[in-house]
Amino acid sequence: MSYYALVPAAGSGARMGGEVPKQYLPLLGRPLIHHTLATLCAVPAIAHVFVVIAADDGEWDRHDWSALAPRLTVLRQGGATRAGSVANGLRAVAGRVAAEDWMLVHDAARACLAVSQVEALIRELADDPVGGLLAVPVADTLKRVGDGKRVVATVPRDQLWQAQTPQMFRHGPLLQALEQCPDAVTDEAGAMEALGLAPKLVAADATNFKVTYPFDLQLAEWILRSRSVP
Ligand SMILES: Nc1ccn([C@@H]2O[C@H](COP(=O)(O)OP(=O)(O)OP(=O)(O)O)[C@@H](O)[C@H]2O)c(=O)n1
Ligand SMILES: C[C@](O)(CO)[C@H](O)COP(=O)(O)O
Repeated sequence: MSYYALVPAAGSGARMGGEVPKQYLPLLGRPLIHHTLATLCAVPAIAHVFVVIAADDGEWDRHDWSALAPRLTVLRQGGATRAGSVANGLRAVAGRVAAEDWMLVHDAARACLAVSQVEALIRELADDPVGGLLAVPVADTLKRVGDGKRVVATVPRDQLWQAQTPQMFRHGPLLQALEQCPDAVTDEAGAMEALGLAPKLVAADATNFKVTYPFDLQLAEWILRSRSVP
């Protein structure tokens, strides 16, 4: 049984704005996604990293990936949704990955992931019957909004966590779950839950956040500099 990483990177970054998809925006002198992929390639337990880009991605070939090459394969199999990109990627690697092998699905946009966080996920879930994901407990009071941006309720947060990635599930069950789920599912755990399974949460921290809006790039740079990333 082996561990593989699958990185959905076929999004357009609409909430970031601009012409260049956010995964290719410069971060400490490299495309943002280079940090993500380098971290996953640095995890000894991960046998290989697959990255799923859009079929018409015009940015990938403009960058140098040679430092990661032995452990990285690019798949031009992006889909219309994140779930579609992940399912396409899982199908594309089915001949190379066994059904019982673990797939760590990680957002390209979570560029501040630390090797130690990946290793904590693997350590916690290696013998788990279902799999699970990195997550953090909700720290803010949550409001449900109604018309006119008026609060209609305060949502009890004592059992609410924010899902992150990697999300770690076995290849066979995960592909089956995604194929049975509508594209609207927003993470791999949601597809597994739809089958009645209960993924396990592994506590991470806010540094593993998803770069989504313009200010997030500055936050990501600060976090990486604080780890003295070259
Ligand atoms: N059709 C899609 C949509 C998203 N993603 C990937 O899924 C991750 C998380 O999605 P998100 O942060 O929403 O990225 P975008 O869809 O690019 O952002 P936006 O929603 O602002 O357009 C990203 O690494 C993105 O590249 C993907 O592979 N295929
Ligand atoms: C997978 C994810 O990062 C978990 O929080 C999140 O669901 C991705 O959502 P997005 O809208 O595709 O960024």
